[in-house]
Amino acid sequence: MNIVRSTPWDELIRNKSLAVVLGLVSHVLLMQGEPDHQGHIIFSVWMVAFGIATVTEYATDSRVNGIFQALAVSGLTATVYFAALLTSILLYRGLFHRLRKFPGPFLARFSKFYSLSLVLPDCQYYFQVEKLHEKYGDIVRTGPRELSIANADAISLIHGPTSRCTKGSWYDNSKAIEGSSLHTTRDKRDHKERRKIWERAFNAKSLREYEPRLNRHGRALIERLREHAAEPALRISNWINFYSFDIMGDVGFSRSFGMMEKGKEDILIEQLHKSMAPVSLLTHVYWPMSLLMRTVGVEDIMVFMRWTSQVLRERKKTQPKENDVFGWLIDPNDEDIPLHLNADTRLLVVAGSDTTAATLTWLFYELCKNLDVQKRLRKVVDDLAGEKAFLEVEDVANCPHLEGVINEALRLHPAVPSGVQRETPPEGLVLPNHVHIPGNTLVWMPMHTLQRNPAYFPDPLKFMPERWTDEASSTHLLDKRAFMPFITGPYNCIGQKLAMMEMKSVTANLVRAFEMRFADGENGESVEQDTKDVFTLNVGKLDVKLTLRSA
Ligand code: HEM
Repeated sequence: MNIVRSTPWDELIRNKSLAVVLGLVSHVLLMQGEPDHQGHIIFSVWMVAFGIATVTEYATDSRVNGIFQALAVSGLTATVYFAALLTSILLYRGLFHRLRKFPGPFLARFSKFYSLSLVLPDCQYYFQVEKLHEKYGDIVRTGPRELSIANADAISLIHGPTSRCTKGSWYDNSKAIEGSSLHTTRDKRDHKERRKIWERAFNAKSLREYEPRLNRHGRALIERLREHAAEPALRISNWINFYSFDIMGDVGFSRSFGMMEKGKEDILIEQLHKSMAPVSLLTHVYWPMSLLMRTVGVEDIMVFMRWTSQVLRERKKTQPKENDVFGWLIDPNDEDIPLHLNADTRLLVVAGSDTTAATLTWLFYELCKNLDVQKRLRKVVDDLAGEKAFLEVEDVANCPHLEGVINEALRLHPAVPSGVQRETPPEGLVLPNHVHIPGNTLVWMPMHTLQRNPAYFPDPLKFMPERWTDEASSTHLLDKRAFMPFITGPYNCIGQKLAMMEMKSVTANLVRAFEMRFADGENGESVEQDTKDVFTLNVGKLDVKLTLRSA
């Protein structure tokens, strides 16, 4: 076959100056808007352009003999293009960026891959951030356009009710697949309207209606623990997990996962946890992940979505005897289940279960480590219980010492340890110490660091429930603002009261029924070392020995 060859096209493809200009123009274009989650589109455009250049070169350049030579020519031009693009990005981020005056690790200013290097291999980024704050101070540049701010004075500006900050692009991670949940929607108006509906499911009246379910599951847990109490090592972290998921299924859509009964993790929850694994990485580098989420990461989410659609469809057809959360969220007039309700179901199960389970596991770890604290708590609970063998949710509603124990677990081991992402408004923010945070900066307030700061909580590593009661608040609780395990402001945790009800009920009944210590061979090391931050905490295993109390 005779191919027509023309010079202007191949000259264009071989033109290195043009490649440099295109590299610089691409950088300017990438800086517009938010390319964070467009990795798959950008990658496709590059591949198509490269393909067209190679075929054109092959078809129009009489100097090339065969496709490999054409590939070499377009490959060289692509290398020049990417070198120009990369040089431009690195120079801009390193020398001219609006965040250049903020201190931080040298490499962090160039790429979020630096943070990824801190995440791997143990997924305990929050400890690394703490070290960065020790070295660089309250404000650290942790990425090209990202700051970590560990200063209680900044909380109301970033998270408060009148804050002009919005949720950052992190929240769009799985939007393409499952839409936005109440938690991940970034549109303030959409959030406000949806939150109004959710609030009905979590107001005082609704919470009272959930109490019988909580009591039933609390009794079931203590019963199962009694059955296993003779074992030399009982994996309490598993049982707490079973309990919190069963409750969320039941309170959420009247369908317990039955994990306490089976004594093992439901296959769906296993799948759900697997689908969250990429999240710890997504927190840092989104654009390659947008490719992964559309390929390998998507199947686990899809499995869970198929399940949620089915559960919600079935839930819609029934009228449970007791009210549940989705009774408020499902619109009986809707023909189908809207996409965002799938996301809301996943939100409810994850946000409501993993967080509570993680906090309780840490709390029991602390009670084993600090036997004197356990003893004192038992005395308080015994006094409260009188003759009762089991304390119902309302029996423990007002017990400052018990609350102090839970607050200490939430303070030392926040379930969302790295904090949450916000983006500053275009005009930026001026902190009370007059530091200006430029506009469109991604900011994180690291809870783990804030809540262990001796300026706010003297003797910060000491597990001290009295910090939260009259006994020691004046000396050991110097700035309560820095305690924000549930975040504050319009996006705060809607389930915090329910979480406190669950945690108080389980903790009080556990110390009432048993004495607990680390099992032989256990020293809490696994909890400390194997806990992984995948947005919420995936806590390592904890084995305890329970001794049934005779009372
Ligand atoms: C110890 C237990 C818990 C902790 C530490 C916790 C923590 C948090 C935090 C820090 C946020 C803010 C997330 C963000 O802005 O990105 C949040 C939001 C949320 N939490 Fe919780 N949570 C807990 C339990 C629960 C429970 C039991 C439920 C449900 C029953 C729940 C439902 C939610 C929901 C729906 C949101 C999104 C609220 C919104 O964006 O308006 N959480 N939680």
